[in-house]
Amino acid sequence: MSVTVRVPAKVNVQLAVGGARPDGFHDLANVFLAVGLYDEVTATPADSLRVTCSGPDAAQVPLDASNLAARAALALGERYGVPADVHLHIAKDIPVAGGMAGGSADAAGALVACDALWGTNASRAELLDICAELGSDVPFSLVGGAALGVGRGERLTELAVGGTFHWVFAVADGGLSTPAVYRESDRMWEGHDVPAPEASPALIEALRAGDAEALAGVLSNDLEPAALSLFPALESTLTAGLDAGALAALVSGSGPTTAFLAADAGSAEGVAEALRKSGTCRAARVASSPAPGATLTSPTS
Ligand SMILES: C[C@](O)(CO)[C@H](O)COP(=O)(O)OP(=O)(O)OC[C@H]1O[C@@H](n2ccc(N)nc2=O)[C@H](O)[C@@H]1O
Ligand SMILES: Nc1ncnc2c1ncn2[C@@H]1O[C@H](COP(=O)(O)OP(=O)(O)OP(=O)(O)O)[C@@H](O)[C@H]1O
Repeated sequence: MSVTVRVPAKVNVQLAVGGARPDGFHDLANVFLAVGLYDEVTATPADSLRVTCSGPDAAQVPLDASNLAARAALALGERYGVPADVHLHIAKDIPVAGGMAGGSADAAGALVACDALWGTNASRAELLDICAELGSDVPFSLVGGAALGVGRGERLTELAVGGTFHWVFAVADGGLSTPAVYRESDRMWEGHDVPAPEASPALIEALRAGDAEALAGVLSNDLEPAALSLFPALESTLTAGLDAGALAALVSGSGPTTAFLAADAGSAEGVAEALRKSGTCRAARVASSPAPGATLTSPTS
């Protein structure tokens, strides 16, 4: 028997970053929105823990114990006293090291898949607890939809989304390390007081109303200056998408993927085509929001 779980990517429609904490993390007001680009994780019983990966970016994904999906299986197994003898196959469609929480998606997917395969029947609260141990973005990959994450981003409050948002994601040539982007942001703030992070009421209202124009006016990412400082070529990608008619453009999370909000599906296709022709990115993908969190798609026997 195998179990397959589908998990979405995310874009941060607001990422407010506070000062560095003693534990090295930053307090956030992090408004996550799940987007319809998915990884699929399939769990099959095996003699020992093994990870494989397919997809265009598969070569960049570690297959050893550092893989977040493997870490998730081990964490669940440890908690329930089940040996993590499982083959995890990741069908990867989410850009790797792109600021779209691909590894986090695989962790949430592996957790839900192993829970079903092993019959451990963990409660939602227990799953969220394990997710938070695995990484700050992992709880949101489980939940999907839209949510405000506080603390280091792991403490979630779900948010209402009143319509479909159309996005284009420009995949950059190369990746950015999330800790390096936070470090660069700290460096850029050196000598200044960092304001406490606060969620924007106008942004939460734009999501609730499903109003793309209003959302376009309030999108913000405090990590964008740091991502641009480390990856200056992204400026020309942002400009190319705006010139092609996107309502707004921003760096997705820690980057280097850039995200463009479009007025409708047709406009998104046009922006994607223009980005592909611009030569400022490796690929341009169209996707809509919100998307569901980790979802079991095939318990096959
Ligand atoms: C940039 C975002 O993707 C926005 O959602 C997240 O904040 C990053 O989440 P993530 O990749 O799940 O991050 P984690 O695996 O928890 O942490 C990786 C590293 O990112 C930095 N980090 C992460 C989250 C946070 N609130 N403050 C941080 O400073 C720390 O250097 C940490 O060691
Ligand atoms: N299952 C996985 N898929 C992709 N990368 C993984 C995975 N497990 C571990 N990694 C490692 O994590 C690094 C970051 O990968 P990931 O794709 O999650 O980045 P990201 O999308 O920028 O993350 P985030 O948006 O959560 O900061 C990769 O370079 C890789 O070394």
